[in-house]
Amino acid sequence: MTMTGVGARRARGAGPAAQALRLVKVTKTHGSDGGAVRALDGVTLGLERGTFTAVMGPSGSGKSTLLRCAAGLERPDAGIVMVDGEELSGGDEAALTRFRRERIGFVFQQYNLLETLTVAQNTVLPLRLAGRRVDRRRVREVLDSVGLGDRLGHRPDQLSGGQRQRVAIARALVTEPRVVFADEPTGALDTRSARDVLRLLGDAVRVHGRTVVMVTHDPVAASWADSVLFLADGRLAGTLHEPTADAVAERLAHLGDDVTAGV
Ligand SMILES: Nc1ncnc2c1ncn2[C@@H]1O[C@H](COP(=O)(O)OP(=O)(O)OP(=O)(O)O)[C@@H](O)[C@H]1O
Repeated sequence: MTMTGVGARRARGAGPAAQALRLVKVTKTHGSDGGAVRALDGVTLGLERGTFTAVMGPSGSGKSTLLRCAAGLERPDAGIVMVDGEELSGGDEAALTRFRRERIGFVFQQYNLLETLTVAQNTVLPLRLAGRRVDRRRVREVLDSVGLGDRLGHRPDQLSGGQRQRVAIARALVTEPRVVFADEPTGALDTRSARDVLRLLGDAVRVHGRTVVMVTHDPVAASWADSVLFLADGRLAGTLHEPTADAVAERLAHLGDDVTAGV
């Protein structure tokens, strides 16, 4: 893939400076010695700002590791990760944490809400942890935008899975991050709730100009993205622009056939 690979249609000719996310030769091995697994093997890619990208591939192909390294939740063994033009891989733990808080939002499959906190408290947690001012209007606004403006005082156990994930999205967006990473955000949801979540992620991109990167196993979910990146054995194995669910499923079925094609 060229450095302006995914999303290049939107910002044709834009260089690395316009990229929300850039990985250069990122390598990550889990475990050591005999039990070592190379989860990422020299991944290079660039995503333009304001794009929605799905990451797909067989189980164990390195999707979660890619997301976690790109989000600064794990450190690569080698290579460079840049978010919004700034290198993430350098610095100590405190610097990495600050970087994450300022620029990155993360949505997990299992929501990761704190059960003892209300919807509003969960939503503002990233602001509090960053020592940022909590503006009540902003909290209301972000919860309204995910359809939960009337649930501010509820606790997670009073919500459905889809509602919990919408709180998680509000929490990811409240800091106005440059990039939102979502790891199987619809994996635990019914079709309708999944559609709500995908629509919200799409709105974050198209209405608010965020950049979203989403790991999914579901070709229908992937079809909501502008582009799909395919991974196989820790390497990029192709991209698909303006994906349809059928085209994604077809490509997945033949992923092993053309590991170097289309990259
Ligand atoms: N913490 C870890 N310790 C050891 N091995 C790991 C760890 N995390 C991931 N791996 C291994 O690294 C490889 C890539 O894992 P990763 O979770 O990134 O793949 P994935 O494509 O997200 O898989 P899935 O679709 O099943 O979630 C796999 O072989 C996995 O077993």
